Amino acid sequence: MSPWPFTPSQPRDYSLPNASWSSEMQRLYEHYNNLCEMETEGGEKIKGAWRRLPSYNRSLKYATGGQCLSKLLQGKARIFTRNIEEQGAGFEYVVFVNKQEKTCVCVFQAGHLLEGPPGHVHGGAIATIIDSVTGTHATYLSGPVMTANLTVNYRSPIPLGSVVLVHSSLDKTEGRKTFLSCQVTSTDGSKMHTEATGIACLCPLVWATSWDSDGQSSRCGDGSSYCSERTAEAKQSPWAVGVLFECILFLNDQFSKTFTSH
Ligand SMILES: CCCCCCCC(=O)SCCNC(=O)CCNC(=O)[C@H](O)C(C)(C)COP(=O)(O)OP(=O)(O)OC[C@H]1O[C@@H](n2cnc3c(N)ncnc32)[C@H](O)[C@@H]1OP(=O)(O)O
Repeated sequence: MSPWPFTPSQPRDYSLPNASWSSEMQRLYEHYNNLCEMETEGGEKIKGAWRRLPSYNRSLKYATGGQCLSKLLQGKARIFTRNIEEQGAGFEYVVFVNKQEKTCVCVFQAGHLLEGPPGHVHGGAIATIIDSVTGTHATYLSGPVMTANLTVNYRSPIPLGSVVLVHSSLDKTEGRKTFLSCQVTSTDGSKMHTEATGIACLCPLVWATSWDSDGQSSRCGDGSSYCSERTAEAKQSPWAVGVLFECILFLNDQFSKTFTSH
């Protein structure tokens, strides 16, 4: 048995194209993917403003060891939006973030298992993709967060199998809270399907550690936090950010129990 609780094999990245993607989904993927890399006049490839975020069906996929880890990670758990193995049947999506503009866009193709009203997407599935996109966006901007509030207005139904764009933008940050707005539109932007606002709250333990020993806040005040700077390197790796997130939730729980039982 490996002394390290994680197998070295790479998990599947669900944000990459597969055979179920429609030509519109593929076209939009290529459009945003091309914005991730620019070519200078000298022909040199440089990073563009956009970045594709990889996506897995677990933050930690192959954890097997340690009583604490096993309890914490629950081997059969899967990320809700990535738990249907059949390609194209559930949530097919890819998320791109623009670091400079602090915006995020998700290209989303809704599969037949997401039906609500006949031939159209279930409202809960729409809220789910919005929560995932705003949650991912807030995590990218501020560090590990939980959704504290999500307010959704459904404007027009989304046909099953269609491709839509989920746009998330940062409204403001205030203390531990990241305020986001989200719109789900047709791919040409002519039709508004859903509008939402959300508040993501930085996990308490992260917040507690974002104060210097002299009691001064180390936050930048520009939407990026001390935490996100500290974890910037970890964010490069979904494995590392997964470990970090899971550990923070666990420690947070212990922290709360300790301080509420005395
Ligand atoms: C890779 C895929 C990413 C997917 C991302 C998916 C994201 C999710 O779905 S998370 C799951 C759903 N969310 C949850 O289960 C969260 C449950 N709630 C909680 O755990 C807690 O209420 C939590 C962490 C949000 C805040 O609790 P706590 O840390 O005790 O902070 P608390 O002091 O109550 O509130 C902190 C601030 O948020 C505000 N706040 C808390 N809840 C709300 C709310 N519902 N609406 C508005 N503001 C709120 C408080 O007023 C407070 O503001 P201020 O700092 O200005 O006084």
